[in-house]
Amino acid sequence: TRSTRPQRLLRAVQQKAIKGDPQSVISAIDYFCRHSEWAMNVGDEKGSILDSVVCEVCPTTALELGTYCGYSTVRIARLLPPGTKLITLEFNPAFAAVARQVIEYAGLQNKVCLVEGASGDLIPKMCQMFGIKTFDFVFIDHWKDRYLPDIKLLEECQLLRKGSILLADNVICPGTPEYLEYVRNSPHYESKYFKSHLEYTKVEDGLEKSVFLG
Ligand SMILES: CCc1ncnc2c1ncn2[C@@H]1O[C@H](/C=C/CNC(=O)c2cc(-c3ccc(F)cc3)cc(O)c2O)[C@@H](O)[C@H]1O
Ligand SMILES: [Mg+2]
Repeated sequence: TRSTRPQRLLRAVQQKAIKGDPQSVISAIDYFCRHSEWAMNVGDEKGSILDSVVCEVCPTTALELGTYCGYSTVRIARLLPPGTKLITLEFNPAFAAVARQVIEYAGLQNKVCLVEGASGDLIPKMCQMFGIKTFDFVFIDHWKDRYLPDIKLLEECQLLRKGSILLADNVICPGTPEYLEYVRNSPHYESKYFKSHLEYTKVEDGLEKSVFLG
């Protein structure tokens, strides 16, 4: 049977990147998506905004919603100091299988914990599964209609603390109107929009950075 796009993306990593070198894995995926097949990775332009926010926050606990092929997982994990953990949630087993191999190829498997399942089921288990009290940083990039219910769930589970940073992809394209309206109007968040472009295109998109105020 025909290979899937994530499998072809993984093959491009295995053929073009250097094992144990996260930057070469990132470059191999960006090259593949620009010159062979577009894929919904955060990409290099929004990815450098992601990098700067991660470096500014220096999270000791980080969560990613929606692993897909592991591109942003590698971008985040490569910047984390030893001893910190990035937990990434992915409910599609085929995508999770590809992501595990991409993360391992980058040599970052010790900094990443990929959990298979739906975010709505897993978020309430973060404390019992990992002893996590609160997240310093959350990258949101899964189904766009799940952004709002999932941050409300993070609030309910008391997994956010004063100063926790949420960074959401695609707030313009495909768009997350309910989420944006909430974080921009809620007294519990201070929000800022980082204008950019949809990965590998000239279409406008951007990231929304929101600080939880408690
Ligand atoms: C149930 C909760 C839940 N729990 C756990 N994992 C979950 C989950 N819900 C989803 N997943 C996984 O996350 C990933 C989905 C990501 C969804 N992302 C976009 O749709 C998107 C689209 C465009 C775009 C497409 C076409 C265009 F024309 C323009 C833009 C650009 C982008 O950057 C985009 O992120 C997959 O791995 C899902 O298996
Ligand atoms: Mg995205």
